Amino acid sequence: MSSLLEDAQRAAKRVGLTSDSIIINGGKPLRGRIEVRGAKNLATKAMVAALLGETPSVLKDVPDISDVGVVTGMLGAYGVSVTSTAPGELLLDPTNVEKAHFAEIDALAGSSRIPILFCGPLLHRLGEALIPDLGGCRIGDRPIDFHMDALRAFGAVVDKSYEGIRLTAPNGLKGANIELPYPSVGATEQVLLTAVRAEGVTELKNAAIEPEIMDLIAILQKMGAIINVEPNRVIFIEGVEKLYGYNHRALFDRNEAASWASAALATEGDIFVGGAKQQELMTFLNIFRKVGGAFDIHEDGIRFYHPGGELKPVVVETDVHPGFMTDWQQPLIVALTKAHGVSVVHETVYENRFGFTDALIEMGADIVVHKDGLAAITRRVPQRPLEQAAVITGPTKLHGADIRVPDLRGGFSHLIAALTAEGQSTISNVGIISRGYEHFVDKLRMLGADFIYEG
Ligand SMILES: CC(=O)N[C@H]1[C@@H](OP(=O)(O)OP(=O)(O)OC[C@H]2O[C@@H](n3ccc(=O)[nH]c3=O)[C@H](O)[C@@H]2O)O[C@H](CO)[C@@H](O)[C@@H]1O
Ligand SMILES: C=C(OP(=O)(O)O)C(=O)O
Repeated sequence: MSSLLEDAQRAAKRVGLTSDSIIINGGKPLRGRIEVRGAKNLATKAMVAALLGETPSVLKDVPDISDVGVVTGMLGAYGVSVTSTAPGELLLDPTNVEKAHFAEIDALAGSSRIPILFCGPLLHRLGEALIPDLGGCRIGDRPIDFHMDALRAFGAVVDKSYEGIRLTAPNGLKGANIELPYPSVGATEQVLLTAVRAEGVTELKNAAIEPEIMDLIAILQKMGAIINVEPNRVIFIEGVEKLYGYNHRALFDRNEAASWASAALATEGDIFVGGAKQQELMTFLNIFRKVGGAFDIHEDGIRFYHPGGELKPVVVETDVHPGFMTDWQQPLIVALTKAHGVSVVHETVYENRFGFTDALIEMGADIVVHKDGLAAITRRVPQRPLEQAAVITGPTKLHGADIRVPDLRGGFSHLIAALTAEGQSTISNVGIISRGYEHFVDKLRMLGADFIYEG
């Protein structure tokens, strides 16, 4: 059995999905209201931050997704008790942190990327960090060299004889001057979670400044940390001796919100995404409008809809914040197959993030992927060694097919493609989608999708 399939099945079981396939009858617009809760890319890191406190933390709006399950398992292995105190609310008690057993850690291998962020907090708490092999979407090499270089700069020592990742800090962790080669989200979080309790001041240059990172900084400040975000991606962190528990409501999941927005547009539907906010979605909203989508901003969410008329092609480049997020392009590309003309999506963050387009092509889309990007086109983002470009010519009619989910966002785009297609599609490996989309099967039902899922 492939490890990707194992991942998907494990992920599905964690959030109560029992079948790995969904059969969709396309052609029905999605209409109705759904809610998004806390962001996968924040809630999981906030849970790790709880490990740094002397007292328990309370996290609200935690989504019921399998990545949260992985982090709960990882915290549990280290003696942090995680209890659900109300729907979507977790009490994280780190008062009895203890060394984990190899078997407990190894059981989580390949499930998520979040365990790498346990390094700093564990080194502070226990002087040793055992981390399983990482999982997460396979959308490129996804090395962890920035993380390891940063941890070494703080004084951590990497034990290469261990099967997963083992680090120690024989002389404690000291503030460091670090410049990231690229504003990596994970490496920025690694530095923050390590520097807050390191001795002395850390200067981090070329940091990522995604909204989820700002929310993590807000959490750390609530815990007692001193962090200054300066202009030009520079962050100063003054280490403190002790941190305490926080009480925090997680930032909404802007990636999930953007995905449902694209689903509304592609299916010619009308979806009110409760909990979505304008501020963190501004870049997405501009592109959504340029393609021909309409939205109304409300206090409690955003209504996304197809206002009628033709969709228009766009040129989009994925980039670090405040650019167009790489996790937004896959669902949008389904809508672009309906646009009249040629759209270009440059993927500049990951080197292999168009695998999902194979299924769309099988369903009738006209998409050509250029492995080295397109140098000639007028662009905002400088050419990057990693980039690829997808050229989408529309409008095309999609037809049903038997397809297999390759990764989280690609999987969601397959759901949308099947919903817009003529005829029936069977999508397998849907468990992966539960890594980041809370109760997506229930939400599809609420929006009137026509499908069979035996869960
Ligand atoms: C759990 C989580 O929050 N995941 C998000 C996070 O992933 P993640 O934190 O893994 O993404 P990064 O920002 O670190 O990665 C960006 C680029 O930097 C490269 N890189 C990164 C680290 C490193 O040590 N060496 C290296 O070369 C990566 O291979 C990639 O090409 O940010 C990405 C970019 O917004 C999002 O797509 C993911 O949804
Ligand atoms: C790439 C993603 O997630 P992860 O980093 O968890 O694999 C994503 O959310 O699209």
